[in-house]
Amino acid sequence: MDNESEIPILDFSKSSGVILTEGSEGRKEMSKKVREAFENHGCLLVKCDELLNPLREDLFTGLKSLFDLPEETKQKFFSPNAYRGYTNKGDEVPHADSFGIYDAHKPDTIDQDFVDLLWPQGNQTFSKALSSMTTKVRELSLLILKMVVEGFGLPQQYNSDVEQLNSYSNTRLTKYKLPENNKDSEIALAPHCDKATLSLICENGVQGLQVLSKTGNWVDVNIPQNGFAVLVGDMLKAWSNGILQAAKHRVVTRGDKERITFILMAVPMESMVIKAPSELVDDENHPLCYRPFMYEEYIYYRYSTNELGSVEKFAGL
Ligand SMILES: O=C(O)CCC(=O)C(=O)O
Ligand SMILES: [Fe+2]
Repeated sequence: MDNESEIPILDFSKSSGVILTEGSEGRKEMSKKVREAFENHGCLLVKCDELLNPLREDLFTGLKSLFDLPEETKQKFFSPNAYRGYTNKGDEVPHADSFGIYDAHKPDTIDQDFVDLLWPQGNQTFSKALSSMTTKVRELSLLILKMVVEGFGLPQQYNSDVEQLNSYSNTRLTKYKLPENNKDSEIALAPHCDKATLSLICENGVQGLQVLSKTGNWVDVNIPQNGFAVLVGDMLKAWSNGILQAAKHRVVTRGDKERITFILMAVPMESMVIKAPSELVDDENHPLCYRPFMYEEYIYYRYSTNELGSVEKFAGL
């Protein structure tokens, strides 16, 4: 693999000795690395304590039993809302079973709206693991977004922008099917960029995620066991005036072990106006790439057009 395609790994774990408290030298240096990784690759890998056992084990054991439930039980988690509910035959993900959940950081919501529906006798271990994981990953996502502000050397006032970019979280739990009929590999999820702000992905040890490098090669993403792949989505790209890249990615399945993933997508609040900081716009090197727009308008555009609703078409200048 050429160096250019190598995805940076940043170690946020306490055992690495790095101190990431606000104002520390360690944080300043790491923030620069975050910005550079997002500018050059649209993604990075992060090692962190959020995924230490027993949380990781409880989460993936619970996910395995979730996907092993009978089909008719899983279908009880139906929702008319986009990205919510159970699907086993989505147009976008034909080779996977997937659950989309809003607000999975709230233990009561998780129990009432999701876990108790599937396990009438309850499943406390799983529901606790899911809500603590979502809570921790939401915090991690905000930390990374604040590091973007710092990495650009922007004034602290922009922390409120990134808080708005991180207003909601959609959790997606996915199990990919094995390649069909003796095929060595299969594209289980077609190439795309995520539409929201940031996606944080962890997996059950079975790899499959690939990102497209600048040189046009698909690069395997080896997500560390105690870590996440972090991908820039269209909204963060637009907010950064196109300086940060949105990672184009896909999922390829191989072998005989099923890939299970937990993904948290950070989503802006509907009323947020996505507008690049003036510090990131200059006529010579970085002319304004997108007109300012309200996130809600963009969502409306996406669902009212049959196209995939690219932000370029919607707001590109
Ligand atoms: O499962 C993965 O590794 C990535 C899934 C993904 O890209 C998505 O759900 O948008
Ligand atoms: Fe994605």
